[in-house]
Amino acid sequence: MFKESFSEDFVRQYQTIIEDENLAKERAEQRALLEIKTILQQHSYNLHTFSLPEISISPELLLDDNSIRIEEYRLEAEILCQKLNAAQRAAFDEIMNTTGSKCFFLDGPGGSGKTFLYNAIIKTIKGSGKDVLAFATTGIASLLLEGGRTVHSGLKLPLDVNESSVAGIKPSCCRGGKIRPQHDFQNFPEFLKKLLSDPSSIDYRHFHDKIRSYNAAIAMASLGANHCGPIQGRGPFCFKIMGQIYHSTSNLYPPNSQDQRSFGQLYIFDGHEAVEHRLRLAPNRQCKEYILSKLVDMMVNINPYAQSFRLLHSLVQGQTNLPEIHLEFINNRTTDLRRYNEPRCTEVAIIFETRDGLPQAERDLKIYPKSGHNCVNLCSRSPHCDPMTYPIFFPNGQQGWHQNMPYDQ
Ligand SMILES: Nc1ncnc2c1ncn2[C@@H]1O[C@H](COP(=O)(O)OP(=O)(O)OP(=O)(O)O)[C@@H](O)[C@H]1O
Repeated sequence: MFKESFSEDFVRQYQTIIEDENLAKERAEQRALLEIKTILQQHSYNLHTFSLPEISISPELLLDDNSIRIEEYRLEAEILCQKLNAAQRAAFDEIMNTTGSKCFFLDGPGGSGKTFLYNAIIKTIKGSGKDVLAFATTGIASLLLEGGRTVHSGLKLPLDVNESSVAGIKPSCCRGGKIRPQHDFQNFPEFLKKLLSDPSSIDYRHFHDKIRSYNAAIAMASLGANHCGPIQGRGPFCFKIMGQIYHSTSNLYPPNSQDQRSFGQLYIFDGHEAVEHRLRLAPNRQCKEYILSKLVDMMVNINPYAQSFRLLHSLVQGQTNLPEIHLEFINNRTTDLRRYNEPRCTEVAIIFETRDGLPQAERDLKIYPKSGHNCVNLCSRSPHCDPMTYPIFFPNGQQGWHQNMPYDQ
């Protein structure tokens, strides 16, 4: 009944990029259904709940707004480029075929077609899915450029510009750059530093390609979210999630001994066995055994989180009269470990007797040797979240971002 009203906007969008009117209308209706489905899913419903038809064409054919805009730019650029005269074409080719950073100065008498050429360049770049900033010195000139702004407004320059004036653009996240989690590569083990930053290293390329697998193989926590369908089309990769992002880790042993081990549970193994267990997991099969082996050794030797899991295991093993214990990760380390020292296992975690009911304050994560649940939730605001989830970037167990992080300036 409301089909036309719901799909009206999409029909207009699709008609700009699809010539066949019926096809544009059909795609627009399917796109409207996809939008409705996404909203319904956020409330745990689906199209079927409201007797709406299912989406009948592949989601890849249903471009999102950004992809439609890119396609529009591409088509507009094509038209402009066809009209370029010889001089404009020569300038266009010279500018567009340049790789790396280079400055061009475009000059010509009034009305000779400079703005026209600028717009052809801007739309060609935008039509390839990239972005471009167009600035002009006056408001009128900026209006003639696609997405143009004045230099003062775009770069946030002071009104009275002098030799020492600088742009006032500030990053909007991390309190405008005042909060900086430290990534002091100096203190990284030499082999990891090489893998991360030395392109002449033989495994540099492979390691960068598979870095997510290597990180997951040695991580003690992972990020979870409900992935909300693919966002198709061209342009930058988009990852759309529904609801909350959460991080989780595991207790020391899986509830059932035959369950697959993950996270800190893998740190109870030594040497070759530790690597073998990881390589058996499907996502790690493309990892090279000797790199993984070095990473696991590194974790066991310098990472306080891995050492904490091992310490708990060694206490639990072979002790018949041991009271019930658990591991608690300390939330508020007294010294700012980003600057002064690398944390030791005892500065990161404490082992408590479970029955004692010892103070819970300042501790946000408890690991039991074994419990009915394998999954333990980890607060996203916790300083343990980054080092446990991304150990490749926090090999020494440095604190990650947390809500009490001091400002740098
Ligand atoms: N290749 C072209 N094909 C069709 N029209 C063109 C072409 N190049 C320029 N024009 C038209 O010529 C007019 C003047 O061009 P344009 O505004 O780009 O010149 P300009 O060099 O930027 O001028 P000014 O220096 O005065 O700002 C505009 O109406 C523009 O649309």
